[in-house]
Amino acid sequence: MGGATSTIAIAGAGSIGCHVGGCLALAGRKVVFLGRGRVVEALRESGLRVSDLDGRDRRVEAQAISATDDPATALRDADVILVTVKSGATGEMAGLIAAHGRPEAVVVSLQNGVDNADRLRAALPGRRVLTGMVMFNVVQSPDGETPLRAHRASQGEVMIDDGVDGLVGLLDVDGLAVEARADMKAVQWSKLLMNLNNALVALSDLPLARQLADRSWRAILAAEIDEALAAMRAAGIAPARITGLPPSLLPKVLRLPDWLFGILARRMLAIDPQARSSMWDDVKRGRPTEIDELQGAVIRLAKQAGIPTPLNERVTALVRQAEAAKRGPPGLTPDEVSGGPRSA
Ligand SMILES: NC(=O)C1=CN([C@@H]2O[C@H](COP(=O)(O)OP(=O)(O)OC[C@H]3O[C@@H](n4cnc5c(N)ncnc54)[C@H](OP(=O)(O)O)[C@@H]3O)[C@@H](O)[C@H]2O)C=CC1
Ligand SMILES: CC(C)(CO)C(=O)C(=O)O
Repeated sequence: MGGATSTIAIAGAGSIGCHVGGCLALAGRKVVFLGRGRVVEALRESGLRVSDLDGRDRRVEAQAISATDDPATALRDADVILVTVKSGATGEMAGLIAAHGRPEAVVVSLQNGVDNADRLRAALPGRRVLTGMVMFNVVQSPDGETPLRAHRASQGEVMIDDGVDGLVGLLDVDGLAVEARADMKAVQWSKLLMNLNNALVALSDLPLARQLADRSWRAILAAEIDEALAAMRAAGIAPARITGLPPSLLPKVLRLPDWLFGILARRMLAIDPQARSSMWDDVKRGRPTEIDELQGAVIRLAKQAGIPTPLNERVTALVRQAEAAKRGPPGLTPDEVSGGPRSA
């Protein structure tokens, strides 16, 4: 790694890309944002506001931003390429990196799900592709608000595969905590457990803090996680400990009464009232979601061992309906989602 002078390309300037890239630019790193129309125009015209739950509220001026929708311009000089597109765009981004990126550039997937980094590796043979994971939620300002704001709305760090000298030093800057780990596969599976809630937020249309404070919603998440843990056990996958709790205890803790959960999960509940989930963003905008990467990964894994996943399948079907309807988050109740007593 060429140290602080390395060029970092943000391959997919959306919520995560703008927040991560913004923190890096504010720390003096050389950052190029590769995005599309609305975001690129906003960055070029009014710059970027980067804020967080800890009270930082900073601005990258438009003149200091390099933003483009041209992949060749964005990728040709990059030493590090942070892939921050949704899973459905991974294949396309891999093709752009293959065509325009330098063979020696380090590619890091900062995407949810368990397959994106492997997909990039398969499409970029011979290149260094690392698995990364973003533990926090980012809320992007509504269209038209200027400057575009990328707000970190919960606590958490970025985790990446270890093994590339100087990479953590390059990426770990004020407002963006980065940790190298040797167990990223296990981290991915553990994050997947948390991400099973993304769909519940999208279906309920509730902010994450309100939804997690409600035991009926937590009970559904706990039951989804039970199915996932059974599938992982059968496949010999041990999810990493990435929160204060061992993953095996998550269902038990989620089912506790609200008052006790509130005490035990104080860190988990330290969330901005605006925080929702990246899947809520997609349903809100009428875009395809990552349901196939999240609940879908659990269902596929469970199938190999003949383990039933009725709840994950039901949630998947409801998200598919919401995707097809394109009317935004449907605002379902816990019973409507779980198929419980009052859902008929
Ligand atoms: N949002 C969050 O809080 C969190 C997200 N994650 C994960 O991070 C990843 C990124 O999520 P998020 O930031 O929310 O996604 P966004 O949809 O906000 O951002 C992705 C951006 O990439 C752009 N894009 C897609 N393809 C291209 C292309 N070929 N060239 C240029 N730009 C492109 C999209 O443009 P367009 O919209 O026009 O398609 C979009 O603006 C996902 O895997 C998500 O699950 C993880 C933790 C939290
Ligand atoms: C909210 C969070 C951080 C965890 O579910 C997330 O990963 C997302 O929004 O995709």
